[in-house]
Amino acid sequence: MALTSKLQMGDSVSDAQFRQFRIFNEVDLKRIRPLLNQCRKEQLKAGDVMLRPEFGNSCMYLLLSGRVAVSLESLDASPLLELGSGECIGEMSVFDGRNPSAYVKAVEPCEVLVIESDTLWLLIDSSHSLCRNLLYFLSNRLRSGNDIVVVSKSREKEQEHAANVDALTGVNNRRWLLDMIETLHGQALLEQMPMAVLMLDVDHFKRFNDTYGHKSGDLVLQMVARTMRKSLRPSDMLARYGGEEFVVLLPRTPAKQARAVAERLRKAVERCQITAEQGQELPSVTISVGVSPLADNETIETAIELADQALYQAKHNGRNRIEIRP
Ligand SMILES: Nc1nc2c(ncn2[C@@H]2O[C@H](COP(=O)(O)OP(=O)(O)OP(=O)(O)O)[C@@H](O)[C@H]2O)c(=O)[nH]1
Repeated sequence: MALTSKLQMGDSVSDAQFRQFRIFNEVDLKRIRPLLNQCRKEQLKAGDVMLRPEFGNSCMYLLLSGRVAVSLESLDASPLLELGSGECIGEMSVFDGRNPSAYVKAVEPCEVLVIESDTLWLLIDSSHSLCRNLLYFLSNRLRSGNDIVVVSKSREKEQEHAANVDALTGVNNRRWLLDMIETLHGQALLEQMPMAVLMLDVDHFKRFNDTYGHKSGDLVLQMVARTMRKSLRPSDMLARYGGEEFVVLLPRTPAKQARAVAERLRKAVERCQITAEQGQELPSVTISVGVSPLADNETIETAIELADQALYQAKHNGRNRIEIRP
Protein backbone atom coordinates (compact mmCIF):
# COMPACT_ATOMS: atom_id res chain seq x y z
CA MET A 1 0.00 0.00 0.00
CA ALA A 2 1.34 3.46 -0.87
CA LEU A 3 1.08 5.36 2.38
CA THR A 4 2.02 8.90 3.06
CA SER A 5 1.84 9.59 6.77
CA LYS A 6 4.26 10.11 9.56
CA LEU A 7 3.72 7.42 12.19
CA GLN A 8 0.61 7.83 14.34
CA MET A 9 -0.85 5.14 16.58
CA GLY A 10 -4.31 3.96 17.64
CA ASP A 11 -4.09 5.98 20.84
CA SER A 12 -4.70 9.09 18.73
CA VAL A 13 -8.21 7.78 18.01
CA SER A 14 -10.63 8.60 20.83
CA ASP A 15 -13.17 6.17 22.33
CA ALA A 16 -15.91 8.44 21.03
CA GLN A 17 -14.55 8.06 17.51
CA PHE A 18 -14.29 4.26 17.81
CA ARG A 19 -17.82 4.12 19.20
CA GLN A 20 -19.20 5.44 15.90
CA PHE A 21 -18.10 2.28 14.13
CA ARG A 22 -20.21 -0.88 13.85
CA ILE A 23 -17.19 -3.07 14.55
CA PHE A 24 -17.04 -1.74 18.15
CA ASN A 25 -20.76 -2.10 18.81
CA GLU A 26 -21.17 -3.24 22.47
CA VAL A 27 -17.42 -3.85 22.72
CA ASP A 28 -15.70 -3.11 26.04
CA LEU A 29 -13.20 -0.61 24.61
CA LYS A 30 -11.26 -0.34 27.87
CA ARG A 31 -10.41 -4.01 27.64
CA ILE A 32 -9.08 -3.88 24.09
CA ARG A 33 -7.58 -0.38 24.25
CA PRO A 34 -3.98 -1.60 24.71
CA LEU A 35 -4.29 -3.68 21.52
CA LEU A 36 -5.84 -0.83 19.55
CA ASN A 37 -3.11 1.52 20.71
CA GLN A 38 -0.53 -0.77 19.08
CA CYS A 39 -2.13 -0.29 15.67
CA ARG A 40 -0.79 2.42 13.43
CA LYS A 41 -2.83 5.04 11.70
CA GLU A 42 -2.15 5.75 8.03
CA GLN A 43 -3.25 8.35 5.51
CA LEU A 44 -4.03 7.55 1.87
CA LYS A 45 -4.26 9.92 -1.06
CA ALA A 46 -7.00 9.53 -3.66
CA GLY A 47 -5.80 6.82 -6.06
CA ASP A 48 -3.61 4.98 -3.52
CA VAL A 49 -4.10 1.22 -3.76
CA MET A 50 -4.80 -0.64 -0.51
CA LEU A 51 -5.23 -4.18 -1.74
CA ARG A 52 -4.68 -6.07 -4.96
CA PRO A 53 -5.10 -9.80 -5.61
CA GLU A 54 -1.55 -10.12 -6.95
CA PHE A 55 -0.08 -9.37 -3.50
CA GLY A 56 -0.60 -11.04 -0.15
CA ASN A 57 -2.13 -9.14 2.73
CA SER A 58 -1.66 -9.60 6.47
CA CYS A 59 -3.71 -6.73 7.90
CA MET A 60 -7.27 -5.66 8.41
CA TYR A 61 -7.85 -1.99 7.66
CA LEU A 62 -10.48 -0.07 9.56
CA LEU A 63 -11.55 2.88 7.45
CA LEU A 64 -11.65 5.85 9.87
CA SER A 65 -12.59 8.39 7.20
CA GLY A 66 -12.83 8.70 3.41
CA ARG A 67 -14.10 6.27 0.78
CA VAL A 68 -12.55 3.38 -1.13
CA ALA A 69 -13.66 1.65 -4.34
CA VAL A 70 -13.74 -2.13 -4.74
CA SER A 71 -13.34 -3.68 -8.19
CA LEU A 72 -12.87 -7.27 -9.32
CA GLU A 73 -11.28 -7.56 -12.75
CA SER A 74 -8.65 -4.81 -12.58
CA LEU A 75 -7.82 -1.56 -10.84
CA ASP A 76 -9.38 0.41 -13.67
CA ALA A 77 -12.55 -1.68 -13.95
CA SER A 78 -15.71 0.12 -12.93
CA PRO A 79 -16.10 -0.39 -9.16
CA LEU A 80 -18.57 -2.92 -7.87
CA LEU A 81 -19.11 -0.92 -4.72
CA GLU A 82 -17.69 1.83 -2.57
CA LEU A 83 -17.03 1.56 1.14
CA GLY A 84 -17.06 4.43 3.62
CA SER A 85 -15.90 5.12 7.16
CA GLY A 86 -16.42 2.33 9.68
CA GLU A 87 -15.96 -0.41 7.06
CA CYS A 88 -13.38 -3.18 7.46
CA ILE A 89 -11.16 -4.07 4.54
CA GLY A 90 -8.81 -7.02 4.07
CA GLU A 91 -10.17 -9.13 6.93
CA MET A 92 -10.95 -12.08 4.65
CA SER A 93 -7.32 -12.57 3.64
CA VAL A 94 -6.29 -12.43 7.30
CA PHE A 95 -8.84 -15.14 8.13
CA ASP A 96 -8.11 -17.53 5.27
CA GLY A 97 -4.47 -16.66 4.61
CA ARG A 98 -5.12 -16.15 0.89
CA ASN A 99 -4.50 -13.13 -1.30
CA PRO A 100 -7.21 -10.46 -1.42
CA SER A 101 -10.12 -11.26 -3.71
CA ALA A 102 -10.51 -7.72 -5.07
CA TYR A 103 -8.77 -4.47 -5.85
CA VAL A 104 -9.35 -1.73 -3.27
CA LYS A 105 -8.37 1.83 -4.06
CA ALA A 106 -8.92 5.14 -2.24
CA VAL A 107 -11.29 7.41 -4.16
CA GLU A 108 -10.64 10.34 -1.83
CA PRO A 109 -8.14 11.03 0.97
CA CYS A 110 -8.62 8.32 3.59
CA GLU A 111 -7.48 7.60 7.11
CA VAL A 112 -7.16 3.96 8.13
CA LEU A 113 -6.26 2.05 11.27
CA VAL A 114 -3.97 -0.80 10.27
CA ILE A 115 -4.64 -3.87 12.43
CA GLU A 116 -1.93 -6.50 11.89
CA SER A 117 -3.12 -10.12 11.79
CA ASP A 118 -1.55 -11.03 15.18
CA THR A 119 -3.32 -8.09 16.79
CA LEU A 120 -6.59 -8.96 15.08
CA TRP A 121 -6.49 -12.52 16.44
CA LEU A 122 -5.74 -11.14 19.93
CA LEU A 123 -8.68 -8.75 19.59
CA ILE A 124 -10.89 -11.68 18.60
CA ASP A 125 -9.67 -13.67 21.62
CA SER A 126 -10.37 -10.71 23.89
CA SER A 127 -13.87 -9.73 22.80
CA HIS A 128 -16.88 -11.84 21.84
CA SER A 129 -18.74 -8.71 20.84
CA LEU A 130 -16.03 -7.72 18.38
CA CYS A 131 -16.12 -11.26 17.03
CA ARG A 132 -19.90 -11.00 16.50
CA ASN A 133 -19.44 -7.68 14.75
CA LEU A 134 -16.86 -9.22 12.43
CA LEU A 135 -19.36 -11.97 11.61
CA TYR A 136 -21.82 -9.24 10.73
CA PHE A 137 -19.29 -7.73 8.32
CA LEU A 138 -18.51 -11.10 6.77
CA SER A 139 -22.22 -11.86 6.29
CA ASN A 140 -22.63 -8.54 4.55
CA ARG A 141 -19.73 -9.37 2.24
CA LEU A 142 -21.32 -12.70 1.39
CA ARG A 143 -24.68 -11.10 0.75
CA SER A 144 -23.26 -8.39 -1.50
CA GLY A 145 -21.29 -11.13 -3.32
CA ASN A 146 -24.56 -13.02 -3.89
CA ASP A 147 -26.29 -9.86 -5.08
CA ILE A 148 -23.51 -9.29 -7.59
CA VAL A 149 -23.88 -12.84 -8.91
CA VAL A 150 -27.64 -12.38 -9.32
CA VAL A 151 -27.21 -9.07 -11.16
CA SER A 152 -24.50 -10.41 -13.47
CA LYS A 153 -26.54 -13.56 -14.23
CA SER A 154 -29.53 -11.50 -15.21
CA ARG A 155 -27.30 -9.27 -17.37
CA GLU A 156 -25.93 -12.39 -19.04
CA LYS A 157 -29.49 -13.53 -19.75
CA GLU A 158 -30.39 -10.14 -21.21
CA GLN A 159 -27.34 -10.25 -23.49
CA GLU A 160 -28.13 -13.78 -24.60
CA HIS A 161 -31.72 -12.74 -25.32
CA ALA A 162 -30.54 -9.68 -27.30
CA ALA A 163 -28.17 -11.86 -29.35
CA ASN A 164 -30.95 -14.26 -30.37
CA VAL A 165 -33.95 -12.01 -30.80
CA ASP A 166 -34.73 -9.54 -33.54
CA ALA A 167 -35.17 -6.13 -31.92
CA LEU A 168 -37.85 -4.90 -34.34
CA THR A 169 -40.25 -7.84 -34.38
CA GLY A 170 -39.41 -9.66 -31.15
CA VAL A 171 -39.14 -13.03 -32.93
CA ASN A 172 -35.91 -15.02 -33.05
CA ASN A 173 -33.25 -13.91 -35.49
CA ARG A 174 -31.19 -15.69 -38.13
CA ARG A 175 -28.35 -16.42 -35.70
CA TRP A 176 -30.76 -18.21 -33.38
CA LEU A 177 -32.16 -20.17 -36.33
CA LEU A 178 -28.70 -21.30 -37.45
CA ASP A 179 -27.86 -22.42 -33.89
CA MET A 180 -31.18 -24.25 -33.70
CA ILE A 181 -30.52 -26.00 -37.02
CA GLU A 182 -27.16 -27.19 -35.71
CA THR A 183 -28.81 -28.50 -32.55
CA LEU A 184 -31.49 -30.32 -34.54
CA HIS A 185 -28.90 -31.96 -36.77
CA GLY A 186 -26.91 -32.87 -33.66
CA GLN A 187 -29.91 -34.61 -32.13
CA ALA A 188 -30.28 -36.88 -35.16
CA LEU A 189 -34.04 -36.70 -34.64
CA LEU A 190 -34.62 -35.51 -38.15
CA GLU A 191 -34.37 -38.99 -39.62
CA GLN A 192 -37.41 -40.10 -37.66
CA MET A 193 -39.65 -37.08 -37.90
CA PRO A 194 -41.19 -35.37 -40.89
CA MET A 195 -40.23 -31.71 -40.96
CA ALA A 196 -40.97 -28.83 -43.28
CA VAL A 197 -39.47 -25.43 -43.91
CA LEU A 198 -41.42 -22.34 -44.93
CA MET A 199 -39.77 -19.25 -46.37
CA LEU A 200 -41.99 -16.15 -46.46
CA ASP A 201 -41.54 -12.71 -47.86
CA VAL A 202 -43.74 -9.58 -47.86
CA ASP A 203 -44.91 -8.72 -51.37
CA HIS A 204 -43.91 -5.43 -52.97
CA PHE A 205 -42.47 -4.29 -49.69
CA LYS A 206 -40.12 -1.80 -51.32
CA ARG A 207 -43.13 -0.09 -52.90
CA PHE A 208 -44.90 -0.06 -49.53
CA ASN A 209 -41.89 1.55 -47.85
CA ASP A 210 -41.50 4.08 -50.64
CA THR A 211 -45.17 5.03 -50.50
CA TYR A 212 -45.91 5.02 -46.76
CA GLY A 213 -42.48 5.44 -45.23
CA HIS A 214 -39.99 3.18 -43.52
CA LYS A 215 -41.71 3.51 -40.13
CA SER A 216 -44.95 2.19 -41.57
CA GLY A 217 -42.90 -0.58 -43.18
CA ASP A 218 -41.57 -1.47 -39.72
CA LEU A 219 -45.16 -1.68 -38.44
CA VAL A 220 -45.93 -4.12 -41.24
CA LEU A 221 -43.02 -6.36 -40.27
CA GLN A 222 -44.15 -6.28 -36.64
CA MET A 223 -47.69 -7.14 -37.65
CA VAL A 224 -46.56 -10.00 -39.92
CA ALA A 225 -44.38 -11.45 -37.14
CA ARG A 226 -47.18 -11.14 -34.56
CA THR A 227 -49.75 -12.70 -36.88
CA MET A 228 -47.50 -15.64 -37.70
CA ARG A 229 -46.60 -16.20 -34.06
CA LYS A 230 -50.30 -16.35 -33.20
CA SER A 231 -51.06 -18.74 -36.06
CA LEU A 232 -48.25 -21.20 -35.30
CA ARG A 233 -47.89 -23.90 -32.66
CA PRO A 234 -45.50 -23.24 -29.77
CA SER A 235 -43.20 -25.98 -31.12
CA ASP A 236 -42.92 -24.30 -34.55
CA MET A 237 -39.76 -22.23 -34.92
CA LEU A 238 -40.16 -18.79 -36.43
CA ALA A 239 -37.23 -16.51 -37.24
CA ARG A 240 -36.67 -13.27 -39.09
CA TYR A 241 -34.21 -14.42 -41.71
CA GLY A 242 -33.41 -11.13 -43.43
CA GLY A 243 -35.05 -7.75 -44.16
CA GLU A 244 -38.66 -8.76 -44.93
CA GLU A 245 -38.02 -12.48 -45.06
CA PHE A 246 -39.06 -15.00 -42.41
CA VAL A 247 -38.34 -18.71 -42.05
CA VAL A 248 -40.46 -21.19 -40.15
CA LEU A 249 -39.34 -24.71 -39.21
CA LEU A 250 -42.32 -27.01 -38.71
CA PRO A 251 -41.33 -30.13 -36.78
CA ARG A 252 -43.44 -33.28 -37.09
CA THR A 253 -45.22 -31.80 -40.11
CA PRO A 254 -45.69 -33.81 -43.31
CA ALA A 255 -45.93 -32.04 -46.68
CA LYS A 256 -49.72 -31.81 -46.85
CA GLN A 257 -49.96 -30.25 -43.43
CA ALA A 258 -47.10 -27.84 -44.15
CA ARG A 259 -48.96 -26.59 -47.16
CA ALA A 260 -52.06 -26.03 -45.02
CA VAL A 261 -50.01 -24.08 -42.44
CA ALA A 262 -48.53 -21.90 -45.20
CA GLU A 263 -51.98 -21.19 -46.57
CA ARG A 264 -53.27 -20.34 -43.09
CA LEU A 265 -50.41 -17.85 -42.59
CA ARG A 266 -50.98 -16.27 -45.98
CA LYS A 267 -54.67 -15.75 -45.26
CA ALA A 268 -54.02 -14.45 -41.73
CA VAL A 269 -51.61 -11.78 -42.99
CA GLU A 270 -53.92 -10.78 -45.82
CA ARG A 271 -56.76 -10.18 -43.34
CA CYS A 272 -54.70 -7.99 -41.00
CA GLN A 273 -55.33 -4.31 -40.69
CA ILE A 274 -52.43 -1.98 -40.05
CA THR A 275 -52.74 1.43 -38.45
CA ALA A 276 -49.96 3.97 -38.91
CA GLU A 277 -48.56 5.88 -35.91
CA GLN A 278 -50.72 8.89 -36.77
CA GLY A 279 -53.82 6.65 -36.70
CA GLN A 280 -54.21 6.49 -40.46
CA GLU A 281 -55.38 3.10 -41.86
CA LEU A 282 -52.76 1.56 -44.14
CA PRO A 283 -53.55 -0.88 -46.96
CA SER A 284 -53.15 -4.53 -46.05
CA VAL A 285 -50.14 -6.42 -47.30
CA THR A 286 -49.71 -9.94 -48.62
CA ILE A 287 -47.01 -12.55 -48.36
CA SER A 288 -45.68 -15.20 -50.70
CA VAL A 289 -44.55 -18.52 -49.24
CA GLY A 290 -42.17 -21.22 -50.42
CA VAL A 291 -42.85 -24.62 -48.84
CA SER A 292 -40.14 -27.25 -48.59
CA PRO A 293 -40.85 -30.55 -46.82
CA LEU A 294 -37.59 -32.19 -45.79
CA ALA A 295 -36.69 -35.12 -48.06
CA ASP A 296 -34.98 -38.24 -46.67
CA ASN A 297 -31.37 -37.56 -45.59
CA GLU A 298 -31.67 -33.91 -46.54
CA THR A 299 -30.18 -31.15 -44.40
CA ILE A 300 -32.31 -28.28 -43.19
CA GLU A 301 -29.95 -25.89 -45.01
CA THR A 302 -30.79 -27.61 -48.33
CA ALA A 303 -34.50 -27.51 -47.47
CA ILE A 304 -34.19 -23.76 -46.82
CA GLU A 305 -32.52 -23.23 -50.18
CA LEU A 306 -35.32 -25.15 -51.90
CA ALA A 307 -37.94 -23.19 -49.94
CA ASP A 308 -36.28 -20.02 -51.24
CA GLN A 309 -36.55 -21.31 -54.79
CA ALA A 310 -40.22 -22.13 -54.25
CA LEU A 311 -40.71 -18.62 -52.84
CA TYR A 312 -39.13 -17.17 -55.96
CA GLN A 313 -41.59 -19.23 -58.00
CA ALA A 314 -44.51 -17.90 -55.92
CA LYS A 315 -43.36 -14.34 -56.64
CA HIS A 316 -42.97 -15.18 -60.31
CA ASN A 317 -46.45 -16.71 -60.46
CA GLY A 318 -48.14 -13.57 -59.20
CA ARG A 319 -47.43 -13.23 -55.40
CA ASN A 320 -49.88 -13.66 -52.48
CA ARG A 321 -49.63 -17.39 -53.01
CA ILE A 322 -47.74 -20.45 -51.90
CA GLU A 323 -45.61 -22.79 -53.96
CA ILE A 324 -44.17 -26.17 -53.06
CA ARG A 325 -40.62 -27.07 -54.01
CA PRO A 326 -40.34 -29.52 -56.88
N1 LIG B 1 -39.35 -0.80 -43.11
C1 LIG B 1 -38.40 -1.74 -43.24
N2 LIG B 1 -38.05 -2.13 -44.47
C2 LIG B 1 -37.13 -3.08 -44.62
C3 LIG B 1 -36.52 -3.67 -43.50
N3 LIG B 1 -35.65 -4.61 -43.96
C4 LIG B 1 -35.70 -4.58 -45.31
N4 LIG B 1 -36.61 -3.66 -45.73
C5 LIG B 1 -36.98 -3.27 -47.08
O1 LIG B 1 -37.61 -4.33 -47.75
C6 LIG B 1 -37.56 -4.06 -49.15
C7 LIG B 1 -37.39 -5.35 -49.91
O2 LIG B 1 -37.49 -5.04 -51.25
P1 LIG B 1 -37.29 -6.10 -52.42
O3 LIG B 1 -36.29 -7.13 -52.02
O4 LIG B 1 -37.07 -5.35 -53.67
O5 LIG B 1 -38.62 -6.88 -52.46
P2 LIG B 1 -40.14 -6.39 -52.62
O6 LIG B 1 -40.25 -4.94 -52.89
O7 LIG B 1 -40.88 -6.87 -51.40
O8 LIG B 1 -40.61 -7.16 -53.86
P3 LIG B 1 -41.03 -8.69 -53.94
O9 LIG B 1 -40.35 -9.43 -52.82
O10 LIG B 1 -40.55 -9.14 -55.28
O11 LIG B 1 -42.51 -8.74 -53.83
C8 LIG B 1 -36.41 -3.08 -49.35
O12 LIG B 1 -36.94 -1.82 -49.73
C9 LIG B 1 -35.79 -2.96 -47.96
O13 LIG B 1 -35.32 -1.65 -47.68
C10 LIG B 1 -36.91 -3.22 -42.21
O14 LIG B 1 -36.43 -3.67 -41.17
N5 LIG B 1 -37.85 -2.26 -42.13
